[in-house]
Amino acid sequence: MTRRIALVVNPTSGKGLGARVAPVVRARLESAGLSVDTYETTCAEDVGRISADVIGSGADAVTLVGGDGTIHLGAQVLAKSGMPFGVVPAGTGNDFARGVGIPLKDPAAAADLIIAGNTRSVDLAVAEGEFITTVVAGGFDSLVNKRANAMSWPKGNSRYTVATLAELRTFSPLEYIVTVDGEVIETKAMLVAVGTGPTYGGGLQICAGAEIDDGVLDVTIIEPVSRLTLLQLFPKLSKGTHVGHPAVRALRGRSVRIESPGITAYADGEPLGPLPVDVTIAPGALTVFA
Ligand SMILES: Nc1ncnc2c1ncn2[C@@H]1O[C@H](COP(=O)(O)OP(=O)(O)OP(=O)(O)O)[C@@H](O)[C@H]1O
Repeated sequence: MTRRIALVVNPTSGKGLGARVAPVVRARLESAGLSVDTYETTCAEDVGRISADVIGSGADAVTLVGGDGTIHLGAQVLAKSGMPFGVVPAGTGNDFARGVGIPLKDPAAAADLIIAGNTRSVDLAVAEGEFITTVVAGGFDSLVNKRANAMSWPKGNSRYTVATLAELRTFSPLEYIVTVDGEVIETKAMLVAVGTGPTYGGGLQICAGAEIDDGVLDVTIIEPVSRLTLLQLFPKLSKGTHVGHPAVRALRGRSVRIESPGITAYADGEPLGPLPVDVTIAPGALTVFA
């Protein structure tokens, strides 16, 4: 029987990349004999609403074309639905796709995973009543995000570099209480991150080594370092060469509470809410073509 795929496209992802790759994906799926219904979202709410409609419509699978924000929105209804979904990375970060191993810059190759039809179950984190598909973090990075979001110039990724340098001038380590499976750690730190997958921020391996299907959360505490060392650590995060640095503490657990006064937690690249935040794990909650 012909497989029916609902292609849910965020045309704004990756500054318009979503709109550009959708026809490529559609053509690839149709050339393999799949039947494709395309739905373009017009706002954030559309992603969940359309995904929910599709789950009830008798389609065989959903495919989301977008970045981590789009996956986050779709995951809220796809989780635990049993509906397999494909991802065609079209955002700026694409950290969920990176964790699953989906090709990031080749939409046709991403579509081929849906055509092949092999799926795997992946874990989600749960915090503030939401499913989180990558990393929850709060600390120095939150302050950089907040500063960058308030800046109108420069555009693009250099805004984060400018915001990082500006934040570094005044930043001092924060007081945290981090509780991992009941073990209480009181410490000063630069930031604390909890992830199901290894990366955030477009490939920074903040939870290096995290496996997306191992049923546990990976916790990273970056302990106080000099401003210069912090600046040196960030490029290392891209390569994962920070692992083993004495200031980088790694833990694992199934429930994690992060507390630090005045700090906002970010999840899947968006503000989640002020700390404290409790994070738990929903093992195997999503079924992904991979
Ligand atoms: N038409 C739309 N459909 C869906 N979401 C939209 C739309 N317009 C704006 N948005 C907003 O776009 C946000 C970001 O989308 P997405 O994450 O897919 O792209 P990105 O920000 O370019 O990539 P990344 O999150 O990987 O860095 C969503 O969280 C949503 O709030």
